[in-house]
Amino acid sequence: MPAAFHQEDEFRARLDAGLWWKIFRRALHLKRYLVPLLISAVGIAVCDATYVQITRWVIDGVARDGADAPFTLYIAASFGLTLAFAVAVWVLIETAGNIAHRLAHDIRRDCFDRLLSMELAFFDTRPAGWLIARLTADCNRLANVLAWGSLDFTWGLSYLVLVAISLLLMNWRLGLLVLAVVPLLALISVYFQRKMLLSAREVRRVNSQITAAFNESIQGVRTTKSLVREQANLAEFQHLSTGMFSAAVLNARQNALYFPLVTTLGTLGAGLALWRGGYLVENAELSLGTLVAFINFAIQFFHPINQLALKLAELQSAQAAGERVLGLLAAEPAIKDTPVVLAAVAHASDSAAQSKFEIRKSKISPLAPDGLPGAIDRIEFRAVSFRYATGPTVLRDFHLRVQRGDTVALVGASGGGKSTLVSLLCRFYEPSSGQILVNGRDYRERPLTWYQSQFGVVLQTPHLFQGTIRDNIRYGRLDATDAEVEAAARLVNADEFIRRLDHGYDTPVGEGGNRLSTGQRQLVSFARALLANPQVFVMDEATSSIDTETERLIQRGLETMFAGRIAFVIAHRLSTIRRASRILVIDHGRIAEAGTHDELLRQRGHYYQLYTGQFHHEREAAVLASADR
Ligand SMILES: Nc1ncnc2c1ncn2[C@@H]1O[C@H](COP(=O)(O)OP(=O)(O)OP(=O)(O)O)[C@@H](O)[C@H]1O
Repeated sequence: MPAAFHQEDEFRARLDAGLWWKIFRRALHLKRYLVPLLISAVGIAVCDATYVQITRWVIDGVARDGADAPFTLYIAASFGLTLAFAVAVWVLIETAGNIAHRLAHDIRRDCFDRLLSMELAFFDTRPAGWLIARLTADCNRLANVLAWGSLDFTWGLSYLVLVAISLLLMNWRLGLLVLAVVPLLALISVYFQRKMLLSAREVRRVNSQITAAFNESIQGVRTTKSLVREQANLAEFQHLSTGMFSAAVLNARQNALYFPLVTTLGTLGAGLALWRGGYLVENAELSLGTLVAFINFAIQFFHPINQLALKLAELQSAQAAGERVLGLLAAEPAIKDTPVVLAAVAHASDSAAQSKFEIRKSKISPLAPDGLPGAIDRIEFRAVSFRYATGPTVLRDFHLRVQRGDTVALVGASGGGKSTLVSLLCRFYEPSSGQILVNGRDYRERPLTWYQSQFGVVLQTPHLFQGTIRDNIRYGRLDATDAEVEAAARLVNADEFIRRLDHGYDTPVGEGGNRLSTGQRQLVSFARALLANPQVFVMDEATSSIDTETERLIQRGLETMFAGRIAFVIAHRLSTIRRASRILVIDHGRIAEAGTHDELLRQRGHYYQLYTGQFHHEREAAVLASADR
């Protein structure tokens, strides 16, 4: 795994405003929620500042008028303010939650959409776990930072501004004195919030390593004991545990230092206000209520500054997630339609041709979306060479020509390049040099979606999705009726075993199809492939042993599937190989031998050795079975 994929949580010291603006722009269409959110954040700041002013007003009123002070008015004002505060908090939580969820949903959907459009090579270089983390943790994190961050920033800034204005308006000299502690407070807050965030993250990181170590040790306890690795495991664990201890202690120490420091600074501001303000009150230059307001504001200053510093640290720490998500959203598929193909499709869509093309309809469309014939009669590999992004050349100067009706069996030693060949054929990858021609035209000059929709691919361990057998077959063509689903199953001989199951076609297949045997899964995937009525079949035969009954069903199913189509089979079974119109022995990315079963046996070359070695037992079993009959 490339090292870059491990650096999930690096803390960016510099805030990239451009990046955050790009992400924030994605939230702009949520104006319906964003505007009330920002208004309510400002509203709460106004309420906070007004509370202090009301207290001032009450104190001055009582000092001036005594029992004649308008207490009903004070109570009404306090009550009104509390009500306004409650409404603002409600709007704020409602809208921030809404924005966070909607944003996460939008970003996740766009990322997933982008992922699906990427070619296989993209997935070769990015581990599945890494991609899943982008779609889950990163998307949620960005959405939360944006929604709650906008809220806290707006509140913090508005409150700070309101307090500063109030102080300066009440008494600008005293105001300036109290405000003098703000820069120091801000510096300390920014410094500590960063440090605390980093140490808290370290605690989480080591904690997850400890959980993984517990899990591994408990699951692998037999191996540990049999290899007498207890002491070594304990030493490794001790190391992790010490790491966690140090990080946790550091975090606690930072917390212990930060909060007394900022509250002391707040109190220092209040002290300054009291010292100068008390003197002014004594000289009747300042009312008692104003002095109390000064003290209250000075003590509360810490909250918005703390919030702003915290959100700043969170933005910095989420920046890496932002870069990764934006990077994913900006990724361009390497395999896609060229402008020429797009123009041809656009041109054809103006004519009647387009209306005749519909992906996965049961009949082959006479015309493809680019206006060219929709039937695939001939496929040719012309001087194809290929290498993956990493590693040596896998296919070298490969030539092959197949016609409709041909069944090509690919055999050969592991790593020879059989799967690579069919991946190129399906255009999951494109040749590094040379061409693959469809009816004589480079397949890169034909629409990608149309081309791939003409393929039915059955993998060695076919993947079935959670759901019933019927759902899984219908996945081949979503608009197929029940009758069509069952007809496809009958054609490939899957119907027989399906009907024997407790709930027939409505039997759930379990996660990944684990309630069915490999052979049964293959039969279901044959039916699924056949339902889509592809023109080219690609199949990787299961290597695991399949009972003779299922084997018989599969062979008959294959005959139906391959009739009148082009078929490529990475063949492991003798019966398939014998039936193939051509057998290719692939060795080190080249065709070592080609011919029919009998021709190749006569040559006494690679195939002969393979046959007498790998297929020997199978042949003997077949002979014995026929002798028994
Ligand atoms: N995604 C990939 N990235 C890099 N190299 C790959 C990739 N897939 C296959 N290879 C390499 O390409 C070579 C051919 O592999 P391929 O899977 O095509 O052989 P194969 O004949 O199908 O083997 P098997 O019968 O074991 O499936 C091997 O050396 C393999 O390591």
